[in-house]
Amino acid sequence: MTLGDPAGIGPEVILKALAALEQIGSLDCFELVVVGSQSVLDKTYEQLIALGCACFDPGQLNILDSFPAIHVTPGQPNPETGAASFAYLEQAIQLALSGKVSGIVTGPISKTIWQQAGYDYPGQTEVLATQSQSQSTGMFFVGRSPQTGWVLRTLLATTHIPLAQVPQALTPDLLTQKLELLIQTLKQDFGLETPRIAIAGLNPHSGEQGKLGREEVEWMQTWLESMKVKYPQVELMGLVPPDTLWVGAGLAWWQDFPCPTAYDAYLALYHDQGLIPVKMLAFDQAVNCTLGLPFIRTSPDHGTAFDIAGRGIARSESMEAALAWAKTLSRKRAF
Ligand SMILES: NC(=O)c1ccc[n+]([C@@H]2O[C@H](COP(=O)([O-])OP(=O)(O)OC[C@H]3O[C@@H](n4cnc5c(N)ncnc54)[C@H](O)[C@@H]3O)[C@@H](O)[C@H]2O)c1
Ligand SMILES: N[C@H](C(=O)O)[C@H](O)COP(=O)(O)O
Repeated sequence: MTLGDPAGIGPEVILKALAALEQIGSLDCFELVVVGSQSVLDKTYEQLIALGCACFDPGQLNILDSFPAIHVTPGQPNPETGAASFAYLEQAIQLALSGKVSGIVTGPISKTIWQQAGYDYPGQTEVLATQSQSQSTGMFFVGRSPQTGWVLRTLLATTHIPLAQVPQALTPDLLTQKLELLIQTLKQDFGLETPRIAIAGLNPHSGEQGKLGREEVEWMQTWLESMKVKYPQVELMGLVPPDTLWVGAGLAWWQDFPCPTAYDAYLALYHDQGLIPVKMLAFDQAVNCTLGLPFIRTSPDHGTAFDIAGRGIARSESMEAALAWAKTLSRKRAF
């Protein structure tokens, strides 16, 4: 586990999540190393205890103290906290690449603070992909509904790029690569051999026959037909108008499962097309997984939440889910 930005809620949600998992008896099966700063964890623990929060004693943790001399004020990030969060991640990647750990659960970092610290990466996913020299990676979110048990699975075709660059970034090759990653993951990690996958259109109402945008008629529909031929065992639905694509997901999440209009997985074309529904439905349950790496990587779906750091009010459910999913994957996959 990496702490993320030490001025954010990463240290808090880690200690809370470990306490919650210990309470339900599911911590014994982990062999955990926390890559972070011992002083930050000790101080967070003291603060959380003073606030009456249930949290795990860092004295019982195996901590790799990779950025020891750091002074942190919760909620006040600076280039030093950015550099620390980058160092934690790099060290964890080295542990994973050398086979010493089977996976990494990352705490949240701030991309802005990384830039201020001189690290020109748009996110952790991109560092993981670059440093592991992975050719084909994907940003995938999975969360189980506490109401119905239905599982929401979403892959983003493009991730941390400006909205204006999305139409140029989307190509038949890129969509094929992402769809193939998704099909492989559904089979490998979820046992879904004949999944139903919905693919979003790009434009309002998927372009309305070219009146509201031309990507769908110019190449996306043809691409989709070729994928249907290539993957006859997969039910591919699209290009679904993005505004109604998630209606079935909402029904399945809240009340109606099995729901005929919900899919096993969703391929969203850009960051907020996929993550607005994911975070509206499943902010406390969703786990961000990086697909296509030579090791497991999961993360909570929330960010650094500097606005509430140090107050003891951060919820740890998404971090709990990230740890639990990493554990499940490490059992399923043979590394
Ligand atoms: N995996 C990651 O490292 C990751 C993920 C998302 C965002 N970020 C980064 O985090 C920074 C802040 O992003 P943001 O403000 O858009 O999103 P955010 O998730 O940090 O916060 C959004 C809102 O949700 C609240 N919130 C977030 N997590 C919470 C929790 N566990 N419990 C209770 N409330 C919580 C926050 O207080 C805030 O009001 C940005 O720099 C962004 O890039 C990092
Ligand atoms: N796009 C993700 C989200 O909004 O939750 C997050 O920023 C990803 O961050 P990583 O690079 O840590 O995967």
